Amino acid sequence: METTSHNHQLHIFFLPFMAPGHMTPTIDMANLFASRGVKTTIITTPYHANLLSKTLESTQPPSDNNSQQINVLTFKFPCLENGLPEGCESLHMATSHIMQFKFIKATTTLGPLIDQLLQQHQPDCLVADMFFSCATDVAARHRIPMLAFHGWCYFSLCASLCVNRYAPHKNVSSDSQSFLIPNLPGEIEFTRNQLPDFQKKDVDVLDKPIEAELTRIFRETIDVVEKSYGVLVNSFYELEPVYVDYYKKGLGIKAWHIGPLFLYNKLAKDKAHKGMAEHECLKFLNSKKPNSVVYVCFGSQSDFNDAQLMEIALGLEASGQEFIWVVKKVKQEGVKEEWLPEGFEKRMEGKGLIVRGWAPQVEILEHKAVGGFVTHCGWNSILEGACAGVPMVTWPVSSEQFYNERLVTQVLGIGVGVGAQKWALWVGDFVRREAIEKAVRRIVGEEAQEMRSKARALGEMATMAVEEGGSSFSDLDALIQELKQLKITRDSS
Ligand SMILES: O=c1ccn([C@@H]2O[C@H](COP(=O)(O)OP(=O)(O)O[C@H]3O[C@H](CO)[C@@H](O)[C@H](O)[C@H]3O)[C@@H](O)[C@H]2O)c(=O)[nH]1
Repeated sequence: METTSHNHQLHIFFLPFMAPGHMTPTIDMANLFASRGVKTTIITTPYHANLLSKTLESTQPPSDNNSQQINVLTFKFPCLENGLPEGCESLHMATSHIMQFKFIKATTTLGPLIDQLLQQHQPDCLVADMFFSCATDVAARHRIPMLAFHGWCYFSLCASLCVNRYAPHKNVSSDSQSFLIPNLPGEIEFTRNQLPDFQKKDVDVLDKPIEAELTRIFRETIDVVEKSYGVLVNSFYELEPVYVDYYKKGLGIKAWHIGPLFLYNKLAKDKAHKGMAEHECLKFLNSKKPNSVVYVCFGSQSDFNDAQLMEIALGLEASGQEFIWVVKKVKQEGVKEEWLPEGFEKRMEGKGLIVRGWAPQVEILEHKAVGGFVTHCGWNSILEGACAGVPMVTWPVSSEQFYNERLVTQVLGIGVGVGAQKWALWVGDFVRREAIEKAVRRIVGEEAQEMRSKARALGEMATMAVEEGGSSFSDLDALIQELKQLKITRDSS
């Protein structure tokens, strides 16, 4: 592996947070920059490097142009030092809340390692996930710009910044009393219940040490925005023009929209997957009518207790709709699954499919038989759903997901809320089966036609945005030019 950058070629380091919702878009981003002649290096652990080499092998077009190559540098994640079992290199491998906390905490200790890698390889720019809040100081020491990547949309970035700046939640008398988010275009109402802990709670008064520490860490992830050179956003202008403009001009944050990142290299990915054995979901969908199946999936992290899973099953059954439901559980031979109603799978045979573990979400959403999507409102999921033209039932749990819900239901009009009211650090708010049944019926019924055509129009705009001359394509060009200029100035000083 080379250790010095070419004279004129821009060299960017990518530091992804090791969780599926963050890793995948960052890899797509590195691919995207590489396709524009930028030398890219991804910094990650051996586990991800291994997965990455397989992905890159299948998606990178064969080329004798060295500039299209993506380098991978590995480091040893400090598992044992942080009380994690050896090999726990991704947030999804942390199987308990305490382990997840330790994993996030361990990530914040990587400053010295980043420092050392920057010293050794001297890239021209560092793109770091928000969880590496230490990266701003390290990049500054090396006199290179640091670009922050939250994986959030503009709407949520704007909303969270407005809440931080104007603290509207301090002027209401109860957690359920609504307030308008000040200065945020679109008259967006919120409640204290729906705000993330890291925005509403005072760290000093939190009595549980783990929650206090996590709140502090999450707060730093938001503060990164104002300390970095700028922000990279996995979105496209036409999706949320008012909020793109407001973020850049109204709130004065330097930002570039370069998404939807998952669309990048999609053709290559499709080709790579062709010929692979079809997943059981796709076989199931092939036998169904257009827009008839509801896809239910809560991302890579969201957690529900058994009572809630049981309620989801009963709500789906009562809706009478066909469905695919992804549950993060492993089936153990001979062990009764307490979260499943008696005889459920038997009754649902041919009508509903439960996938335990992981499903090929993008392929499922794009299948013509899928008519609706029940989602926890992770930003990747929303982008994937919108681009596939699928109306959504929004069921936010954590992180920035309650903000995303407002974008989907109120601003874009492509989804309906299930009625989740409380932000939760770990286990999602309880929703009753009647609400689930009602929301599911709404996104496949008559009312959904308008949502579906709005979502389809967004999907078409998304494809245009990433094509040559499109809004995301052009914003990326502008960013690369700016970084090149910075490099020239730095090299000559
Ligand atoms: O069975 C599954 C489950 C998930 N996915 C994929 O995994 C990703 C999940 O990402 P996302 O929908 O964003 O959810 P999280 O994994 O929960 O993502 C975290 O990171 C996102 C980006 O910062 C935030 O928007 C979320 O709130 C936060 O929870 C998506 O690309 C899905 O297609 C699958 O392919 N199969």
